[in-house]
Amino acid sequence: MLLHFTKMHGLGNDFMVVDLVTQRARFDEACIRQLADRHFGIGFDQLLVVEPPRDPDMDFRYRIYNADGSEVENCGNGARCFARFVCDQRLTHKREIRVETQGGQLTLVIEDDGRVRVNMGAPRFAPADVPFDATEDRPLHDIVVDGETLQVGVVSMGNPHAVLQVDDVDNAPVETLGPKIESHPCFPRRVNAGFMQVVSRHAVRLRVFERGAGETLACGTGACAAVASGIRRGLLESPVDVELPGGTLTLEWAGDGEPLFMTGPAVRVFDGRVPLG
Ligand SMILES: N[C@@H](CCC[C@H](N)C(=O)O)C(=O)O
Repeated sequence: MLLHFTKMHGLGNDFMVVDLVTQRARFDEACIRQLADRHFGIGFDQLLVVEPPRDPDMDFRYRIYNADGSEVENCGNGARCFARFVCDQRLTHKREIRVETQGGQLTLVIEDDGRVRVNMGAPRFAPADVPFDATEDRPLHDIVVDGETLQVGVVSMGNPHAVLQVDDVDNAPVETLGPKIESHPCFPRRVNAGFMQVVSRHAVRLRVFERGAGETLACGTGACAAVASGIRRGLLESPVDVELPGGTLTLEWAGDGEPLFMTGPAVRVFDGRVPLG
């Protein structure tokens, strides 16, 4: 069987997007890993699968799989590409789209300039919500990596994030420390590890070592987590521009309990067909 797919990206965080509203397919972990392979497959950071909603108040359900085959709760850059995709494919005529994900419901609006603004929901900091192994909810927690104590902000954007402040993101040890934070025993479901350099009260630079995908050119939920953690710690003020290796996202957050809004681009690269067993 030949499966139609679309290759997309949000600031270089790249996706294989599949419409399972009009097609049928099943993906197991081995199949996803093979498709994600940049030498022997299509190559992507995440697979996004668009399905009919289960909840009648929603327009779609969209599922997200990391390149390692694990299914995850949320993906910020993916959400914007999902919105662009369902419009381009004429799966909806709405400009405001409501979608269910494993991490909760999202509302997405396609703006006149083609960018997508996403209501990402309220960031959560309670350790049990991340999940993170601690009893108290604090702006910073200590974790020990290779005998060194690091201070991280822990945040759930539906998916788990640890945010570490660094002086110079270009020279941050993302490749070496990233995987150790990702699989640190204090994070029972692993974690996305963000390295944030504060540039001003309205600007940060960020690199993210993503759970299940490694360092990517951009991580939307990572940007949300960094800004939420930075505002909570009194380092930042909304709106905040987040400069990632692949480009810049704009984040707005009014504070505790309020939803966080992310605005950025979503780009279609090409359409293709791939045999699926
Ligand atoms: N690239 C994403 C996040 C994708 C999921 C993440 N790797 C996880 O495992 O939680 C984004 O743009 O948010």
